[in-house]
Amino acid sequence: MIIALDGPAASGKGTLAKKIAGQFGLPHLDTGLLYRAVARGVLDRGADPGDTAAAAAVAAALDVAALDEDRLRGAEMGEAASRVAAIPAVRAALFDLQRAFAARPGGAVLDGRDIGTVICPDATVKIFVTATPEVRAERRYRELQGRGESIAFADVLADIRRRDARDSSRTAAPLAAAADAHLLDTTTLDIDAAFQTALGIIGRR
Ligand SMILES: Nc1ncnc2c1ncn2[C@@H]1O[C@H](COP(=O)(O)OP(=O)(O)OP(=O)(O)O)[C@@H](O)[C@H]1O
Ligand SMILES: Nc1ccn([C@@H]2O[C@H](COP(=O)(O)O)[C@@H](O)[C@H]2O)c(=O)n1
Repeated sequence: MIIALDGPAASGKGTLAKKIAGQFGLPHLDTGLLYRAVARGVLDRGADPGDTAAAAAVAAALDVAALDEDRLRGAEMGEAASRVAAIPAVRAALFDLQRAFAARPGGAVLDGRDIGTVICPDATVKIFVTATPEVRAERRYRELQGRGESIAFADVLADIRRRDARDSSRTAAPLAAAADAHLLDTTTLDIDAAFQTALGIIGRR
């Protein structure tokens, strides 16, 4: 069983993906971490995230086993990741490893922006997770505060809006719901209610 979760920034798809993977005993890949790791590698080289050659080289050499989630989770890396993710050569370099992960025996859970549309168009279940930008920003703001990052709420909201706009408007694998995805709006749902709704969708497949 392959379960694909997509959606805009901080919609809760990663939280749901982890819980769904735990429920069904499936491996989980947070594909956003791949783009964050490429962005980190580009910045570590002293290059700009818009530098196509540098980003493609980092993506081609990415060691997935060495991803350090704590180092990749901050707001600055989300923005840089969104910029490298718009580069077709970066997406091409990360394609096979995502496909291979999804093809594991027994299946997998993947979350990102293009899982249902590009990486796993034949996924067993596709869920497109949304929430209003304000609610997503509030959740992300609280999360960043919890991590000790000092950032204003207005900046978190602006980052989310900017990233969503860039991710949705790029030509390479833009953020979009697959035609056969189930929409899950978590605006008024807490984590458990969203999880139960997702389990209902999966159960009806
Ligand atoms: N339904 C919910 N109610 C309240 N808080 C939530 C809900 N879902 C997720 N959260 C919280 O919102 C924050 C963002 O969630 P999460 O990281 O799962 O989003 P995401 O869509 O994977 O984000 P990104 O695309 O930026 O990686 C987290 O702090 C998480 O605990
Ligand atoms: N399948 C994906 C996943 C992510 N991206 C890009 O990476 C940025 C960071 O992702 P998070 O999920 O960790 O927030 C995101 O803004 C996208 O630009 C992607 O393009 N495709």
